Amino acid sequence: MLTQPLVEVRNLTVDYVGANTVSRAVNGIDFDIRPGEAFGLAGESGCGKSTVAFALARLTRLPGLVSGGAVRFMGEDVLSFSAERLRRYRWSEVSFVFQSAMNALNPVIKVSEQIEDAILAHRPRASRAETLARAAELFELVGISPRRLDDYPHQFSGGMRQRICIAMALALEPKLIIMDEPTTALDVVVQRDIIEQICELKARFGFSVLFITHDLGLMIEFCDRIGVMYAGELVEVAPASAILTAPQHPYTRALGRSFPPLSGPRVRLEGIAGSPPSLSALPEGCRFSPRCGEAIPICVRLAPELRPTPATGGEAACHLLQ
Ligand SMILES: Nc1ncnc2c1ncn2[C@@H]1O[C@H](COP(=O)(O)OP(=O)(O)OP(=O)(O)O)[C@@H](O)[C@H]1O
Repeated sequence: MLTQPLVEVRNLTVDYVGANTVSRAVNGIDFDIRPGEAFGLAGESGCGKSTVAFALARLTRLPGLVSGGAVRFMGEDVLSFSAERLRRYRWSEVSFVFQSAMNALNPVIKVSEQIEDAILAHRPRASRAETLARAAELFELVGISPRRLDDYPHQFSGGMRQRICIAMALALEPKLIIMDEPTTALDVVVQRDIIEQICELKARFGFSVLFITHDLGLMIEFCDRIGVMYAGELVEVAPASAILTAPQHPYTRALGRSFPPLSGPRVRLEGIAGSPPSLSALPEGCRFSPRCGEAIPICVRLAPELRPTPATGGEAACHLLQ
């Protein structure tokens, strides 16, 4: 039996509105996140990954505007949530870990108080003893001694601060944690430790993750499925293992060739020739066609739609496959 997806994104469209211009940063994308799944969004800088993450959490702010489509969370229409429903949705059901832990933590308040405040904002009847016990438990979960609860953010290393942000994200036992470049600012060893810890916590508590990172290798290791975005659209969705071993879309192949392999001999990396189009000058047809070495005449005339790809059990939008 198929379980209901935790998140359903349907035909989601997000614009950035300027004085005389509208840039469509996300152009009608569809994907699901299943319960307990880590779903990654990959693609070059500016392709719209963070814009999607913000829309999913209803955090889009002007000049950004969700101009179409739907986001459903456990079947409920997130885009029409009331202020009160939204308050419960954020943190209790969906929480976030962003790149800059230093900006997320208040430098002049002890971390224990910050965690307790996050709990109290949603569980106002919790006693001091309860919130303190929960803060200590959360510290232990992310591998920091509760003896350090009374320290200030600057007394922790970058990796520990990021662990504290993960502890805060876990505080209310959300069903989805959105992680946007959660370990980018950290060195490789610390980054790997933190990702392993998130994997353990995910296995233990069963939450889903929307994971965004530029590190395709890390994403493939951590995620179950990956959506590859190009210029505001999803060009392929596939099991993570297929992204390198059986990429269906020419852009997925190009992206894979531009990253170091996870194992085996060293290979020469190839960048992707050219650069993504500006949102104000999008090409006709497939948006990747000007950079695609495999383009055929129809590619410059007609935009391909996402279609199932039997080879991976996923979907890809490419005329060569249709
Ligand atoms: N506040 C804004 N005003 C105008 N345009 C914006 C704004 N924020 C993002 N954009 C544009 O929207 C597009 C998508 O940006 P977004 O940050 O979502 O991409 P991304 O894939 O997350 O990039 P990165 O990997 O660099 O974080 C880009 O073209 C960007 O220039």
